Amino acid sequence: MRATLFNLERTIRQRRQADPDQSYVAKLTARGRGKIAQKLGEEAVEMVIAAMAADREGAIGESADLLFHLLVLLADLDIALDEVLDELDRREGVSGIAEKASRKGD
Ligand SMILES: N=c1c2ncn([C@@H]3O[C@H](COP(=O)(O)OP(=O)(O)OP(=O)(O)O)[C@@H](O)[C@H]3O)c2ncn1[C@@H]1O[C@H](COP(=O)(O)O)[C@@H](O)[C@H]1O
Repeated sequence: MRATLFNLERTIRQRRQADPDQSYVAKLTARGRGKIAQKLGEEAVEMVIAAMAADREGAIGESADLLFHLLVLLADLDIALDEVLDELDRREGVSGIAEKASRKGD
């Protein structure tokens, strides 16, 4: 999972300056952060619709679109995927500590 997303992150960063006629990433990037954010929002709504319809295949495809557009927006913000994954790891650590504490009855 990490390798796939890291490879895609690298490709997206390389494609940002490509010819917009040849590259979807370059075309979307050239349209500005607002447009990238809008696309991410649209993909999120499409994911919600697929989930509520219990459309398993659709949800897989929409999840891929969602992750892809999230990476495009993160690249535009110059936020590395690593920073997001580190935040998730930090939260896992925090909830792990809370879980252990509750098991001990603290
Ligand atoms: N993973 C993806 C990926 N997922 C979705 N998409 C594109 O995202 C778009 C979303 O579809 P929509 O119909 O919602 O949008 P649209 O009609 O094309 O655009 P709008 O006019 O609505 O803005 C489609 O054009 C898809 O092709 C992707 N485009 C590229 N990638 C990856 O990004 C890499 C770089 O791509 P290029 O920048 O095209 O070289 C590729 O190697 C792929 O691995």
